[in-house]
Amino acid sequence: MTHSEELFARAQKLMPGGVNSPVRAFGSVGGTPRFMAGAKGAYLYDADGQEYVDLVCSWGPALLGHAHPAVLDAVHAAVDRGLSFGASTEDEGRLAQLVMDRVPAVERIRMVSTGTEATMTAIRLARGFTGRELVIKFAGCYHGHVDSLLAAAGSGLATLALPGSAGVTEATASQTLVLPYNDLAAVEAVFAAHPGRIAAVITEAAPANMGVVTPGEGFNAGLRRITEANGALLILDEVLTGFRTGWAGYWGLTGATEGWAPDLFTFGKVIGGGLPTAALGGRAEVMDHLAPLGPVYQAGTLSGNPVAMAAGVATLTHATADVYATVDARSLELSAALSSALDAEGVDHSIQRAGNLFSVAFGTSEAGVHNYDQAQAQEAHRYAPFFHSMLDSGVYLPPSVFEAWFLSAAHDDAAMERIASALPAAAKAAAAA
Ligand SMILES: Cc1ncc(COP(=O)(O)O)c(C=O)c1O
Ligand SMILES: N[C@H](C=O)CCC(=O)O
Repeated sequence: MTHSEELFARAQKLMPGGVNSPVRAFGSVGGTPRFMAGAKGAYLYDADGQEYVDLVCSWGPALLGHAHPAVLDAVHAAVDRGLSFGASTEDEGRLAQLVMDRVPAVERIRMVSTGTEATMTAIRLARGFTGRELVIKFAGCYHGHVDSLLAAAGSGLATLALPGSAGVTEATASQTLVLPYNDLAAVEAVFAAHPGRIAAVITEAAPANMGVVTPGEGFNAGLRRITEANGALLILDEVLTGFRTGWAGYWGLTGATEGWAPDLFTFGKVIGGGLPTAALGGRAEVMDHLAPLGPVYQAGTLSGNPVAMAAGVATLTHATADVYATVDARSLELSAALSSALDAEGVDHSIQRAGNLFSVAFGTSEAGVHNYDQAQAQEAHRYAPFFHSMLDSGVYLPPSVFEAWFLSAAHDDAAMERIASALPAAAKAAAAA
């Protein structure tokens, strides 16, 4: 038995499924999840001492690479000052300012601890601000485990083929209108059918939880136009894309140049540099409806935690234009290598891309993947053998075809060569499936 196998056997007696977040359980790829003992730069080290090039990067936060020295120094210094004060600190303002410098449409920000809290609060705030009840979300988009946003959600629900979650009341579910992604006509039709009742549209800035799906030309801008015309708010969920797909997130690649901004953004992952911090921010007029100024209540014992703030400040400070240029270049290099390895084995596929995020979808070259139906219709069975072949060669991929691949600025030539040399055997395994 490997140490990971022993730990997993023990964990299954202690925690549901042996994990604290479902996608970690290797449910759709099978086999034993690797229990990790450490991480440095582009590499993960498991409990058996095996080294892996990491293409999960903690599901996004590790933009600079694991255990970046500047982030560790900032965290160590913060720890020495105390772990949590339950009171305001100067670093909260520093992190807020760093976000606003990058995303000027964020006029006010509220720090929370998880992306789920950020989207949950954004929805409550949108309802409180507009006095309306209904919310539109898109099939295949994942916004954390908020009751009202679990219908047709991506990520672990896509992996486990769950249409939604037990425990969500009919009343809650009925207030969410789920529409196909990339379909502005459907959005127009639903607004026409429910005049004056829709509080907000929430969308991933670029979906990356049904695999990656590129927002069609003008899709996000169209959502802005339709919501504005109907007195509803637009919530752009940048928990995954924020400060990863570029200096100002995915909005920076699209809205900033097209001249529109949402009412609210949600952030997570990179903003906390690997510690539990997330945020929502946006127009002051809307944000000031939050308590203590306004009637929409939100709070958190550990919100703005000083150690997490220090990690976030150090991460955003070191996430320079060079970092984004490196991650962008590595992403193009890797997706090209992946595509040619699959082509060499005759494996039909499409590379799904949004900025430097990408994923592979099997058997989809003809139409590509533009919505959740297409994502679910792919030849998903090819992913498990592909994944395990890569793992055996020392490359740690997301354990689900419905998740994005993440790179970091620490993925150097040696790491890229390890991945490139693992791809041919993995492509062969995918072809044989
Ligand atoms: C787009 C998006 N929104 C929200 C969340 C929820 O964030 P968290 O897992 O920190 O609750 C995630 C990921 O988990 C995400 O990818
Ligand atoms: N897809 C999720 C985040 O983006 C994966 C993280 C998790 O739920 O554990």
